[in-house]
Amino acid sequence: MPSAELDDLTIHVDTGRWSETVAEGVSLAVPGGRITALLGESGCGKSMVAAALTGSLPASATSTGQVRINGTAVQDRRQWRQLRGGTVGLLPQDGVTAFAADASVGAQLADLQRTYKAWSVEDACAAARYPIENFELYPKQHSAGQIQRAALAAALLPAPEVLIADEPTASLDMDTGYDVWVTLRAYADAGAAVLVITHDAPLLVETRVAEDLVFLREGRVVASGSRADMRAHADPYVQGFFRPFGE
Ligand SMILES: Nc1ncnc2c1ncn2[C@@H]1O[C@H](COP(=O)(O)OP(=O)(O)OP(=O)(O)O)[C@@H](O)[C@H]1O
Repeated sequence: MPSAELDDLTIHVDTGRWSETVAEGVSLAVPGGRITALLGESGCGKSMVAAALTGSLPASATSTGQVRINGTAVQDRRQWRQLRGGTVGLLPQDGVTAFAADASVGAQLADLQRTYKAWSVEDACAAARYPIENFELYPKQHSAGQIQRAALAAALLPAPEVLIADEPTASLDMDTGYDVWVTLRAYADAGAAVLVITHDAPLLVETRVAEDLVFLREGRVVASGSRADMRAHADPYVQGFFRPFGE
């Protein structure tokens, strides 16, 4: 079974103008066949954790601790280059960053199909609910929700064993967002290790789509475990995610 793990990850960012520790001692596991949801208030470090899990931390960041993909520690850029795509895939928070600016989305999706020979463009677009009428458009000619779905199609095309999805439903209406969750669920059910960063707590609670939850606050994991354990957790920060829905 595929897996991704962080062990005692600390990330420090130093831009020259300011410096900050954005993740501290973060340990978490993303097992195959399950969806792990990473929750937390805005700015608490969720995207940085996603970047660490996909070898895409910004140049201003330094990190300590260990990232393991399928049980093997990843230590350098060369290893990340080999893992990206077919083994580890990232759906970035801003979908437009998944694409080059100067080619149509359709052409770039077709390239991914040719390179990886895994999913077909048609199947990936259907799963991501990306409207293929937009194929000829350049990335910036899409709406936020359209490019987010195109980026999901791009992330699925190589059929990564580990999929890290950063707010995949943030720009979507309820129905389309639900369909995307169904796709992610099916992808995990087929064996992939899936981590989803989300603010979509209502849907998560109602559909019970993710079995494992990790709560991040100010760069630290404050609680993690099964959905049932998290519902019973005493921490008010954790309970805040459930309370509005009568749970
Ligand atoms: N590319 C970057 N370079 C430097 N610092 C960054 C970068 N991206 C994020 N940060 C900083 O890292 C911290 C954590 O940001 P991050 O994007 O991980 O938060 P988040 O939990 O994903 O927030 P949101 O829910 O709003 O997307 C913030 O203080 C932010 O300013």
